[in-house]
Amino acid sequence: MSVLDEIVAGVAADVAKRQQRIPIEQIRSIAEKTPPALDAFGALRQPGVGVIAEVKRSSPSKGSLAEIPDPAQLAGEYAAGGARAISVLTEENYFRGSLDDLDAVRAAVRIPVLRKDFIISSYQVHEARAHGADLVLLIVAALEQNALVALHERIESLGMTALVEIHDEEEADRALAAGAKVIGVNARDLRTLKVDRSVFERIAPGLPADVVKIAESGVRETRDLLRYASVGADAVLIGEGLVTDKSPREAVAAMVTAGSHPSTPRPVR
Ligand SMILES: O=C(O)c1ccccc1NCC(=O)[C@H](O)[C@H](O)COP(=O)(O)O
Repeated sequence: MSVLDEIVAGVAADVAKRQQRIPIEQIRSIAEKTPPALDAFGALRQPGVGVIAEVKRSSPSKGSLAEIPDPAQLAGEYAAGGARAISVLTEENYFRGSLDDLDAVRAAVRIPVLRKDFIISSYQVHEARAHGADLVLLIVAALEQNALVALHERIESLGMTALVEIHDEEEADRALAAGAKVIGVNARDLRTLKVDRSVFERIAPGLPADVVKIAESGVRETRDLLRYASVGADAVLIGEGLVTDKSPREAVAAMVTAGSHPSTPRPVR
């Protein structure tokens, strides 16, 4: 069993428990009363290379990264540094995230917030909206095609944006077939956990010009952002590099500045 399969099995069990406590009708009704989602697609396709800053305590590849006692405060620092969106890991067993973190971050910032989790059921999509998410991650490697299509439709029908994550060309085709408008190319192979930044360089240029392209994982220095910028990234998603920095606000600001003036010309839309 790969790490991804193990994580997904744990998520399925956790979702079943939550659904026992709060039935789908109830979570749907809370989602309907939640203020409308922010325009994450619009935010991410602004000129320059944006930063999606992640609230990430732990990971299967690195173990514990940071305690983050106050995720709202960290998100505030990220926003003040110029982040375009905040990613909040809500998976509990491997990442030590939670829906409480999502609530805290939602209340703290006025920029789009991503629910970063292993989404396998529409219950989690309604839950994301009920907790104020604007963006929801869909990992192609974790989903059959019919589930990917159905979850993508559900996310859009609730006014949110789907960030559809891929790692190879076949997954890119599946994401596009599902109607993805925002695609994240993860440099991390979620089965082996190996990070290979050249994956974005290989795949991104083949994606349609009107798709928003996010480079995920492995961004530690501004030169990593610039490398992704040179092959068409609209934004980078950064976790470890920010949560382990003593000054997350300055760390985001440095990335944002680098992304505002990438030296290599960007493809024309
Ligand atoms: O980070 C992991 O070890 C990991 C393992 C298995 C599934 C997902 C995993 N991470 C999720 C992410 O994609 C990253 O949190 C995100 O892209 C930020 O990456 P980084 O900047 O390298 O922390």
